[in-house]
Amino acid sequence: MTSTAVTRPAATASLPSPREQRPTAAPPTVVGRRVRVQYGEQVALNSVDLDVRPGEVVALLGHSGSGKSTLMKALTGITPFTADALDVAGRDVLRQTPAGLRELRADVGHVFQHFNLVPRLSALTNVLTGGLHNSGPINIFGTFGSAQRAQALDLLDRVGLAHKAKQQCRSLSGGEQQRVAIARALMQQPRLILADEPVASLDPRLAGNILGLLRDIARQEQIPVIVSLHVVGLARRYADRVLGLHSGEVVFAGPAAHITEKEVHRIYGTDTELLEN
Ligand SMILES: Nc1ncnc2c1ncn2[C@@H]1O[C@H](COP(=O)(O)OP(=O)(O)OP(=O)(O)O)[C@@H](O)[C@H]1O
Repeated sequence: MTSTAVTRPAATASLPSPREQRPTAAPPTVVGRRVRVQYGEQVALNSVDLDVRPGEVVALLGHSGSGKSTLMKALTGITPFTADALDVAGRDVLRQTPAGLRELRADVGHVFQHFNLVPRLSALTNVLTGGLHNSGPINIFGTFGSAQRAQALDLLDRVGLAHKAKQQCRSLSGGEQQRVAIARALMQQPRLILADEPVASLDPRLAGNILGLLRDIARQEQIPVIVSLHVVGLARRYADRVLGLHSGEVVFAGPAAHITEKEVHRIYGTDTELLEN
């Protein structure tokens, strides 16, 4: 079993063009074929195919327990799975050693519903911890280097929070904390961002705000985002494509704009009110 070395992209903070780019025909960052996860007797994910390209946002939709989080966990080998193929960020996840999986996880940024920040630490320090995957982040005095601090500050600026760099995260609003968490993910210089219900704790205006930011990052930095959502309207507005899961099976895969009541019904069974929320 070998792990394939990948070249990290340049630091995201210094990438030049803020111009919006559409998803490109670049090689996919994620290719999954017949991905399957079973917990005991329960099949949580069955025969899932997935392609995600740089620059695009793919929303996972599905009822609670449909397998959205399980799919994300399979992508980095956190959950045991079987598949005909699963390649993520240049690595064959099926054939990774534990060390290879650690390297893969260093290439994948995570954003969570409850932010997972350290509340008593400043926004800047929380962002700096995102760089701990990379080698030599802390000097002999136990502090971060000036280049790292500058990069973290750039990233806070990127998410509109440079002015709150020194503020403890516990005193930031929910939307601000999620922005810090996104900056922390970017500090990893990730090749993929997995956002598991990142707006479930936020009001609708902030939810749009955060999803707009993730979409901009996907476009401008060409870092694809896989995001699980519970609101169909948000997927339609902010995602390029949707994977609709029902009881672990893909029941819709296609452009977000193609989601109509019929697809909502296939994904959720009934509640068409979700379409416009
Ligand atoms: N570690 C585990 N052990 C056993 N069963 C599990 C485990 N993790 C998830 N499951 C089951 O697998 C199924 C899929 O769960 P998963 O968390 O992926 O759903 P989800 O779509 O993310 O749900 P939600 O929207 O509520 O977060 C569920 O039936 C869940 O109970």
